[in-house]
Amino acid sequence: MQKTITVLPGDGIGQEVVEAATKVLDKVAERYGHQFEYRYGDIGGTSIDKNNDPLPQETIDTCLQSDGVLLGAVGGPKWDNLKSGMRPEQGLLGIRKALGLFANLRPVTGHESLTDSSTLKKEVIEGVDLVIVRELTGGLYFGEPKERREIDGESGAVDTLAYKKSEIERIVRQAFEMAKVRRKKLTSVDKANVLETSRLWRETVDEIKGDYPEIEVEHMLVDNAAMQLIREPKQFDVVVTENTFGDILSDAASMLTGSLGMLPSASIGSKAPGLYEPVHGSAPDIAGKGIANPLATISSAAMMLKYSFGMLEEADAIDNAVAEVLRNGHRTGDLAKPGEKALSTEEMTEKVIDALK
Ligand SMILES: NC(=O)C1=CN([C@@H]2O[C@H](COP(=O)(O)OP(=O)(O)OC[C@H]3O[C@@H](n4cnc5c(N)ncnc54)[C@H](O)[C@@H]3O)[C@@H](O)[C@H]2O)C=CC1
Ligand SMILES: CC(C)CC(=O)C(=O)O
Ligand SMILES: [Mg+2]
Repeated sequence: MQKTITVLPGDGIGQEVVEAATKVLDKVAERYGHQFEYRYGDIGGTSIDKNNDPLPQETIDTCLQSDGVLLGAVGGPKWDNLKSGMRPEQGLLGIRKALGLFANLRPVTGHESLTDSSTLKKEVIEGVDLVIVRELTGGLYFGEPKERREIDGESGAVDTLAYKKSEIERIVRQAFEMAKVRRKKLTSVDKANVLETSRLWRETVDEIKGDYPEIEVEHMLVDNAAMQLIREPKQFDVVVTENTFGDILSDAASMLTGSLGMLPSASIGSKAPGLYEPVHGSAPDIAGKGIANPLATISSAAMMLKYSFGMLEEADAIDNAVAEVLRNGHRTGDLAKPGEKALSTEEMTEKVIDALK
């Protein structure tokens, strides 16, 4: 098969982990007789530097003309206080909106061999297998107004949390569909005790659940959900939640796998190509050192093969290669225990490529 992939490395370790993932994709192409053509685009801080724009129209057009988008990460202190007010993160939010990517699937899969890399107890995290279905184009990050203004005579700031019912319906249906092909349990996470958007969310879940009688549905308040994810993560199968809660809960859940550098994601919509990116950010503290864990991005590339290209065997091959490398004890610094050898990004990538042979 011939596929065109838009690659948006972005900032910081985004550049490093995306390079790793394309090397793995090259190996998959060679082994299975596919052709992957990469088109590189600018996004985030590096794009502000180059184009004075965190998301040039050209990047959006390139994405729209491709079969899948692979993204690294955006952001970094260099761009935190620009006089222009531009932010790298506007590029990320902008591309999600422009491609209509309302559903962000964040699988959290525990690797048996990593249970001792985690700070959590082995018996708690062993066998963890859940997916967070995060609403991605609504809620607080997009609500208007979003501004500085005077409140009660002093300086203040306003963000707006708003959801249309149709936005809730489509993400909730997506989550039910996912639960149908998994262990048939859906946990809807909200803050319905205080937020009106959450009360609408809960009502909508309750309306839709009639269409899915085989799915066990529970509602959970987000503060409790944060605690339950750490206390007893195996109670969860599919977790559906709004944008901000999903963002925060998934970083917390990453520790069930040993590191934030392990969590991949797929962002999908109804029309445009899917976008695949690690859950982590640009990690300025380790950027440029060649030590970032590339596995989240490599696993995101596997999700692209599965969801956008229908290449199930190829996706499994990557997942199995990652599992094998970890079973064989290979670790980047974020996963290595004190005294254990830590591989560089490049070395880890080579191990995955070798395991694909
Ligand atoms: N999707 C995206 O593009 C995201 C961008 N960001 C941006 O990234 C910048 C940094 O944000 P932080 O809060 O530091 O979050 P971060 O996710 O970049 O890093 C948090 C911690 O995890 C570590 N880490 C992250 N990925 C890793 C990997 N692959 N291997 C090893 N260690 C890894 C980092 O070194 C750091 O200690 C900010 O500008 C933020 O806005 C943050 C989250 C997501
Ligand atoms: C700009 C942020 C919303 C990025 C982020 O933290 C995420 O999507 O997980
Ligand atoms: Mg996040």
